[in-house]
Amino acid sequence: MGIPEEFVPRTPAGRDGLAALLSAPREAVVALDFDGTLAPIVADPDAARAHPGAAAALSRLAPRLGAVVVVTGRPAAVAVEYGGFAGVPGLEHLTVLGQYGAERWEARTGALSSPEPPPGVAALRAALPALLAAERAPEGTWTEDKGRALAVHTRRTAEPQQTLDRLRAPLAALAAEHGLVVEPGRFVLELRPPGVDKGAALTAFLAERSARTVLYAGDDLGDLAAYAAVEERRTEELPGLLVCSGPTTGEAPVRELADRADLVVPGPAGVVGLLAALGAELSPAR
Ligand SMILES: O=P(O)(O)OC[C@H]1O[C@H](O[C@H]2O[C@H](CO)[C@@H](O)[C@H](O)[C@H]2O)[C@H](O)[C@@H](O)[C@@H]1O
Repeated sequence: MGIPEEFVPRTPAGRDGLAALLSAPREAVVALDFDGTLAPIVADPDAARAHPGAAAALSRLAPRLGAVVVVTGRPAAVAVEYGGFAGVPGLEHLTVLGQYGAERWEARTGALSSPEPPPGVAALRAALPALLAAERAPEGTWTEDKGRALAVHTRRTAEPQQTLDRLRAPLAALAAEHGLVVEPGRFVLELRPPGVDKGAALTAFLAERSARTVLYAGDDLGDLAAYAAVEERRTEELPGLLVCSGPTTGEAPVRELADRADLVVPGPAGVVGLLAALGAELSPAR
């Protein structure tokens, strides 16, 4: 049967990663970002849901692999809810690493581990509205409270990029005052605790599972740390495939991610197509 041409990586390293995954799937980890990768980007973050084909594609693929893990900036419980990942046959061993790896949910037990946020987050929560007012943040600016982080979204303002650029420095200063850092993303500036990122989360997960190969798919700046982790593992002879979920909303792609990817697919529909193609290729019934 073979993998369709549209999912064949453009780089030799990516083709090695794909070949390793297909030849020894039980030793492979497939790691996926959530927003923009499994879930189409929408204007209201609370309305984001996994692509309708995601659960089916994952549930066919996951039992053939060493592990599937979702690595997201969302709180783990929110990704589980919006992804519809709980109780899905085939996804009994799914892991979700939330808040850039600070939180963890296991489908096998339903257990969620979520450490207490550092005190700076509560102080930030109290100070942020005044700062946004002082900076005359325009209508449509919206703050998402993630418990251990606060994300200021500009997608619903009249000028999302200009608003983001204008708020960047004052939000960075406020974050620093409270011992926090700014994580930039697609029309969002997230103020969160330092010390975790998707690269460290992915590296620890690969070690835990003794992975011999990895596929990582992402769409945003927060995924660059995971890309770096895969690139680092490649220097240690662990093959890896980097997938970029390209934007389908008319906004510019995250250039650095697209440039470093072995394979660029058109948004979550493309990611689901890739997962379905891998599932079909690895399925004994083919
Ligand atoms: O690591 P991810 O799973 O990609 O999460 C990153 C952030 O995604 C969410 O914001 C993004 O998606 C929204 C819904 O499509 C969109 O409206 C927003 O413009 C995007 O930035 C989420 O709201 C954040 O909490 C995540 O950190």
